[in-house]
Amino acid sequence: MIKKAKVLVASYTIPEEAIRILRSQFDVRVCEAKKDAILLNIPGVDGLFWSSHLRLDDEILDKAGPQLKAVGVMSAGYDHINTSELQRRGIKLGNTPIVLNDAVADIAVLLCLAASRRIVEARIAIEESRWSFDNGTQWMLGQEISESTVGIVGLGGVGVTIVRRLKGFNVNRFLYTGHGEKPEGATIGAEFVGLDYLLTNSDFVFACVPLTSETENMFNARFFSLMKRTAVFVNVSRGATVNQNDLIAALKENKIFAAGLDVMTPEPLPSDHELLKLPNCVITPHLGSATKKTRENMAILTAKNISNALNGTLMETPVVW
Ligand SMILES: O=C(O)[C@H](O)CO
Repeated sequence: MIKKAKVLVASYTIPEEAIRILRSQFDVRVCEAKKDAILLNIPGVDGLFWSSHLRLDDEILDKAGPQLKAVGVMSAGYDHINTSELQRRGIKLGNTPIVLNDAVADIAVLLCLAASRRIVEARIAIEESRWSFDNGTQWMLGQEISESTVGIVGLGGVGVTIVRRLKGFNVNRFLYTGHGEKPEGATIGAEFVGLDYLLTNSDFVFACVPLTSETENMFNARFFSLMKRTAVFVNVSRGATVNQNDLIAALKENKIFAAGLDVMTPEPLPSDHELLKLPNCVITPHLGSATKKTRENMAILTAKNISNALNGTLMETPVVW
């Protein structure tokens, strides 16, 4: 009898279809997405389904053993994975880009609108009985997307999808910056510019870069000081791309108009965190890809990546191969 390869799914909340794909070929074990449980269940597995933002460290890889050949992360970002260590150990890695572009772009647009139109602040004003006709015509004024300039830092799949969505908002100019001009920039009518030009000219700045040693802390005091005082900053990438103290200072001193954040440091954010006290900051708890459809597609893609690698073929969306 041929022994089936073993796969550990480190989460109890993976959509059934993904588990079904794995179970149809492999010996599947499921455990809690906690380090203790993972360390207990990982010895001897050939494939690993990693759905949390928990760091996949050397202790876990050592405990797995040398037969571990494939890791599928159920996220587009893989900053919590040491890719060179996986490469060194001959372990293949796949992630889940593309399938989440729509959902993450939706959250980006939602945050942009909520921050620019002061939705959370306005709702709190109602609850605190501060909505009064005495407020006059200049109360709770926001910024408009119509005829604005939108700047995208990092024109990947999410950035492109944000631009496509905002086309319906009568935006005047789309700018983007990054390592170089991209063919999709021309397709969507976005102009490639330098970072400083983008910051000084944009009314809305979207952070869509992956977290790397190059992008860590890139949204800092200098960055915010170049933005317009009326501009809105939206982050759907990773919290660590932002120097959060600098952002808090910029929001407090009204150096920028507002921020909309789906990602921050730390996550989960403590309920008494300073960011939550800022009236001009709208926060969602890392919900970018959190729709039923997208999470299901991400889980299925992760299962297929693991299955492909264990069957000796290229993952659908490989990072290390
Ligand atoms: O990297 C990802 O997949 C997103 O941040 C999840 O929401």
